[in-house]
Amino acid sequence: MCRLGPDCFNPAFAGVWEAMADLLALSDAERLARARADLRMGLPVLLTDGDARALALAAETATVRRLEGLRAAGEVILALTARRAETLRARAYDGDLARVRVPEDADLPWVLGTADPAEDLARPLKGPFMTLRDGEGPSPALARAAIRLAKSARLLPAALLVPLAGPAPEGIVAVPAAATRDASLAPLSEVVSARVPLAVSQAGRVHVFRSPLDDAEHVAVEIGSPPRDAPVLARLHSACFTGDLLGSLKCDCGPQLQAALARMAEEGAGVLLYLDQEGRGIGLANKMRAYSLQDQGFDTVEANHRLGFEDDERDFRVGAQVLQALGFGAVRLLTNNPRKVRLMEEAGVRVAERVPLRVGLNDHNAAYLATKAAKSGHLL
Ligand SMILES: Nc1nc2c(ncn2[C@@H]2O[C@H](COP(=O)(O)OP(=O)(O)OP(=O)(O)O)[C@@H](O)[C@H]2O)c(=O)[nH]1
Ligand SMILES: [Zn+2]
Repeated sequence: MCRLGPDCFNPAFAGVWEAMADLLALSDAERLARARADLRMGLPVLLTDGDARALALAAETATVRRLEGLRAAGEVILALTARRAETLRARAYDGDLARVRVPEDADLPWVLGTADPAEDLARPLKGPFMTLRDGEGPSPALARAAIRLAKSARLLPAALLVPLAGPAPEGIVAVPAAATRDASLAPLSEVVSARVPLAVSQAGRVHVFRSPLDDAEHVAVEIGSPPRDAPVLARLHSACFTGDLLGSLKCDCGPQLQAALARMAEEGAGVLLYLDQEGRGIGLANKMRAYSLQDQGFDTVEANHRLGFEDDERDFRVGAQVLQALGFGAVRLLTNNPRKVRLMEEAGVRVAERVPLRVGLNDHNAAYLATKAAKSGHLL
């Protein structure tokens, strides 16, 4: 009996094996999805870039055992964004990236303390940090790919890497570094829609969208039956658990959500996208880390930078895709954020009008809203 395999002696079976291997092989995008899930669980992944290869762990989920495992393969580095390196006063020789040597006697708390700014002020004497330059250690392309993966797993943007010369341990998923670059362009499709009468309007319908390549679920709430051939009153609302659900006073999200729906109900038609982009795309845990830094005196933008993130990590093309999937090509966009308008246009959705949405000012969020206006270009 032939055991199906590439060396199968029977040519007929060899053909079957090839067809099967081809149909069941993972695409790069699928490897990426797997790698993201693995890093989230604290498992290593293998990153490749031509002949260069490195094992990587997310700093946040690394364990003592896995760190030891990496060390057995060679000198370990901690890849950080230049934003984080700046706070640590570590030299970033690779532009947006710093590859920091992990000293031989450094333990897991050292790694976590370097990646996470929570204790920066309480323990200010970190370092000095030795960073790699040029051709030393795992390449910048591999390090950047690891950080991108950690970000997309909504972890701190920091990863441990070690170059790998020999074979990778069994079961470790391999991802080409290049595949991490355009990850968020995964196609979204509608899974289901159903009628949901809302307090503001009985004519509500909820559409759920998913991509096969991540666990995000984006929602469109359609009010009435807006014609597809005219600009629709639209709101792209990024999820804010604290503001939308808990009524947090630190931001203006909850009142904006309600005001947008009320305005659509008033006009009898509109579409509100509720996008799975908590904390401007950094995830709830990282947003709470940012809030904790804000209690130490940093503003919303500084807090993101200290964590190693950019001001805004959202990909607004997601919103454009959902609108297009619903048949809308033009919008009257409810927003105070000119960047949203620009990115919508760039993604192929015409913004016929920007409709301001100023609600929810209170004593707690006054400074936050002022920072958005001063640093993020929001219009007041
Ligand atoms: N990282 C971070 N995210 C925040 C903070 N406060 C609110 N958010 C998130 O910011 C998103 C809302 O974005 P905003 O910048 O307030 O508003 P916008 O959507 O850009 O602009 P508008 O359309 O005018 O509301 C939601 O995902 C919130 O969870 C914060 O302090 N830090
Ligand atoms: Zn909010």
